[in-house]
Amino acid sequence: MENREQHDHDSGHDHLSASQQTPLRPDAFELPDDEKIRIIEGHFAEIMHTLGLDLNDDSLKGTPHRVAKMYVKEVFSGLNPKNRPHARSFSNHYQYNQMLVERNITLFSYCEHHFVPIVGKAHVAYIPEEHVVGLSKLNRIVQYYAKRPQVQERLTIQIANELKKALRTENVAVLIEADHLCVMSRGVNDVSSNTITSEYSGLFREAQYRNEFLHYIGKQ
Ligand SMILES: Nc1nc2c(ncn2[C@@H]2O[C@H](COP(=O)(O)OP(=O)(O)OP(=O)(O)O)[C@@H](O)[C@H]2O)c(=O)[nH]1
Ligand SMILES: [Zn+2]
Repeated sequence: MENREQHDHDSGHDHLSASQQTPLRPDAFELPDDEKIRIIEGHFAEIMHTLGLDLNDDSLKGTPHRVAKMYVKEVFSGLNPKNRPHARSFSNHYQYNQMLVERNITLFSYCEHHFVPIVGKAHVAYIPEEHVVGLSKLNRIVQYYAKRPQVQERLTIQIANELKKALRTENVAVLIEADHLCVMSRGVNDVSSNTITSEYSGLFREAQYRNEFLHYIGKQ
């Protein structure tokens, strides 16, 4: 199966450089989900066994399969282009040409360095030109790119890029605020800091529009 991320490069509004794409093996999409689950289940059983856990225990014996299924079908389902949301755009026939903000979008991702959760909110906005999309598609785009091992910077850029393509405009803003469990629950064990990343393009490079967006999301 072809690499959809590479294929997407053909589209007019795609500015992702190779290093802004999730690093995937060229043959990433060859294995069917069931086979991925079977392999991961085996490896995860090895991890648990190595940690000294008894896999015959009633409560633990299903864990390797549960984890494998959760990885492939849920928390990392955004690695599989077949799960990419179909954000069909339609004509902006109301000629709405002001800012639309979808704020406080629930965001669950996974830190690619430690494989522990990143939990936060995404706020996205656009100023339409000829096209609009259904509101829920904005949430779906955020969730699709979040369901990958990620760093917050790349996640922000990937969401912005997809919004530009779906909406066929450069007038897009994305701001993510998130807690990283790898910072909170281990390592530096800091439970009070959080991380903000943003991406502004088109009209949002101008202070007036950026400030309006920041005002709506309560950051100004
Ligand atoms: N830039 C960026 N860094 C992240 C993100 N999530 C986690 N990290 C950092 O990735 C780094 C990995 O650094 P390493 O020094 O290899 O890992 P480590 O020894 O576990 O580091 P500590 O977390 O400091 O204990 C850490 O500093 C994490 O805080 C993210 O979304 N963006
Ligand atoms: Zn981490």
